[in-house]
Amino acid sequence: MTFKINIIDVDTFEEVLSQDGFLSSLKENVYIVKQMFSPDTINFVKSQCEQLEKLNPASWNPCVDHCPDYHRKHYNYPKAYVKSIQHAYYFHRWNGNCQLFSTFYRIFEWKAKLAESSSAETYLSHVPSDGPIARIVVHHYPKGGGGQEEHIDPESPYARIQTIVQASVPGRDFSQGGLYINSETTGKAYLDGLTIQGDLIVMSPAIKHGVESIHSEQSLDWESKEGRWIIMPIIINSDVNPDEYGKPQGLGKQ
Ligand SMILES: O=C(O)CCC(=O)C(=O)O
Ligand SMILES: [Fe+2]
Repeated sequence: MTFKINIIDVDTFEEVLSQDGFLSSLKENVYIVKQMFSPDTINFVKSQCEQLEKLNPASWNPCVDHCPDYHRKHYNYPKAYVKSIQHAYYFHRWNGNCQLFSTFYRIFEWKAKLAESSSAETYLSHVPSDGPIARIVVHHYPKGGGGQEEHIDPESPYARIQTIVQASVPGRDFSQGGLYINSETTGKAYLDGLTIQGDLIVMSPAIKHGVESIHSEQSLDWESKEGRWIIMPIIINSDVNPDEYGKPQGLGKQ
């Protein structure tokens, strides 16, 4: 399998997304949608993370009605579906986050369109007991080993595309490690170097991918905000009614 990495502007991407062959194109194509989000938007999201961290200790919460926003440090937790070293932040619209979710509305619209059943508004207004919900996840992979095991993610009607917003400045915030896709025939292709802050990476969840250790030679400092940051607007099933689409699968390589 060889991949074509398409660098594309948002209006052209929207045309591509509307074409019949789009979903099958994802087997061999990755899209980097240039400059979808401004530095102000990225800084706004990071400030929301800072605020969440300042006001709440790290925790984990099941995705049920009234689930709070929370943040959590992952350190190769043995029971994790996919092992990672990262500080992750989880936001839900029902916690007064209308502005945050409207910032990423276009991405939710694309996902809803590909699901063919509902509008973005349906997912955005859902609470867990209604069905799949919208969530905004932010990952910070600190220097000194931040990363994620190679894995594939489940495909479902509401997760036909994986959408990863580049929230760091590659080359300035980190220069070693980062997101790659992998296949037996071509080996790893690294994507961060093709992006600048505010770009959006769109690809199939079924492509093998991982985040190679960020500056593994340095010592890990959770307090430092350097390293790699990404924002993922996602639609997931809640923990109220498990779906049949499965869980992410770690492939045992880091
Ligand atoms: O950090 C990234 O770029 C990818 C994250 C990812 O693949 C995931 O959380 O499933
Ligand atoms: Fe993934």
